[in-house]
Amino acid sequence: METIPWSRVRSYAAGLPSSTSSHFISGLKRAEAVPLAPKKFLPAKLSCHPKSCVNALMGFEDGRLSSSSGATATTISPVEEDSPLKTLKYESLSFPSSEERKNLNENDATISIVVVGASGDLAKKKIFPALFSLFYEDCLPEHFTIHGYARRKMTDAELRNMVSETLTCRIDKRVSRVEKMDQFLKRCFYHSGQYDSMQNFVELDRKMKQHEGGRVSNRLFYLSIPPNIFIDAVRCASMSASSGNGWTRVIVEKPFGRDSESSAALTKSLKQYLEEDQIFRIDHYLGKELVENLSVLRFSNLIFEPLWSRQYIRNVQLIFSEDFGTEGRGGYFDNYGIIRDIMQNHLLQILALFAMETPVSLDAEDIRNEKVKVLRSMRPLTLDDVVIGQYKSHTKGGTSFPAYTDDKTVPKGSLTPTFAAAALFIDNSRWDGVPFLMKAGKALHNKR
Ligand SMILES: NC(=O)C1=CN([C@@H]2O[C@H](COP(=O)(O)OP(=O)(O)OC[C@H]3O[C@@H](n4cnc5c(N)ncnc54)[C@H](OP(=O)(O)O)[C@@H]3O)[C@@H](O)[C@H]2O)C=CC1
Ligand SMILES: O=C1O[C@H](COP(=O)(O)O)[C@@H](O)[C@H](O)[C@H]1O
Repeated sequence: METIPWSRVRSYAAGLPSSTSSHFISGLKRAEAVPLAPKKFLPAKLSCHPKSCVNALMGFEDGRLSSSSGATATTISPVEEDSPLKTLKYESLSFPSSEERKNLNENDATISIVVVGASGDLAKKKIFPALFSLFYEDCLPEHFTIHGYARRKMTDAELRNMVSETLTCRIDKRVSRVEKMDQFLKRCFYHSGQYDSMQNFVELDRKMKQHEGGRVSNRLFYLSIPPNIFIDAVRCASMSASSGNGWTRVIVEKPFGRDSESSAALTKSLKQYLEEDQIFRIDHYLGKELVENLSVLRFSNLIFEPLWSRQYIRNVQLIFSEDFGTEGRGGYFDNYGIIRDIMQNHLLQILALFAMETPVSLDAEDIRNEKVKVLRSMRPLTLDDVVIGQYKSHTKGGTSFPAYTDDKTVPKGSLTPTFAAAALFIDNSRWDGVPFLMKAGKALHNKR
């Protein structure tokens, strides 16, 4: 077991997300913008209100397309039968003339959402259901399509089938959703391809163009894949499938690298292809109701503020407990382990939110600044403060449950931790001497 040097913790803190709701829109954060190249796509401004966040991300204001989203426009060439990469690349980087812009009706813009890694766990459990919820609430634009992309071979019908099996509406569980679901599924398509194949992304681009039908086309790539393939996917998406006349944005999941160095390298590589304000880093725990309520509870109730300190709190426990194992996610999980999968991002975010001082305002930047101060006051972890483990097989009520290494997607003999517990300390006047106990584990006895 290695210790987590302070530098790693700090590195992630630099990209701490802001808080909003729902998986799809939560925790969107931009780090400092470094203008490396002329802006090709200008994003809309983010606000903390959940609905505004959806709208901002999608380039909308009050549900309508906003010209302030900065979507640039150009004439759209008809769907090319054999468009070479060169042409597409030129097209995606070219600026439209003002005359060309006038010819396009921006209110008629379309959004193409590409779920990269659509065959995976996150896509099934969170992204498609979250997109459906947005559709259900009329938060998606009139013209939108969703394109699943992954290596696994699947037809559109198979993707729709997969999505429909896991589609739960989080908005209102009582109402009949069948009609809405059908409408939604008709907008979902699948394209099989490699993450590092320009040609496969050119084909995806061609398909998207068919659906975009000559409108201003905004494109959103949701990277629901292991971090080690982020760069390949971003390179191909940006060079072969970015929008030629609207904005192109990328949502990046945690963990953002393995450590401080790889996180910095990842940012550097992404910026070869994207402006900082095209990159949206996400931590879905910040969108959980309980976590959102934490700040409201604390800062809206004068009663709590004086009690929120070492004088009245003996310890703080942050517990993540899942009652199921990796279940085929070894391809991702085994490279990262529970500390990088859960503790360094989800639990650390909650800890920072819990322990921070009152921010100047509830704006994302002000909250982030306070969180960073907490992280900078944290004592580096030592081995003595950490326990790790890995789940074994067991039988309960006649049913047997596999060990971590029984999962076919986990390498034989893997020592990757699936459980970790750590005692963390914040050396400042408010929390001096109060242990923050973090525990995270998969395949434990209960879920909480
Ligand atoms: N699962 C969850 O609840 C959450 C996950 N996340 C994050 O989302 C990302 C994806 O997670 P998740 O969906 O669980 O992961 P999965 O293991 O399910 O992987 C997603 C897809 O990526 C492809 N893939 C997996 N391993 C590799 C590999 N080694 N090389 C190339 N492609 C691979 C597979 O598609 P194919 O083989 O078809 O190409 C797979 O379906 C991670 O960064 C994770 O941290 C964040 C929050 C929650
Ligand atoms: O980020 C992740 O979170 C999920 C758990 O999310 P929850 O919202 O269902 O609590 C976890 O299963 C997964 O390993 C991890 O990557």
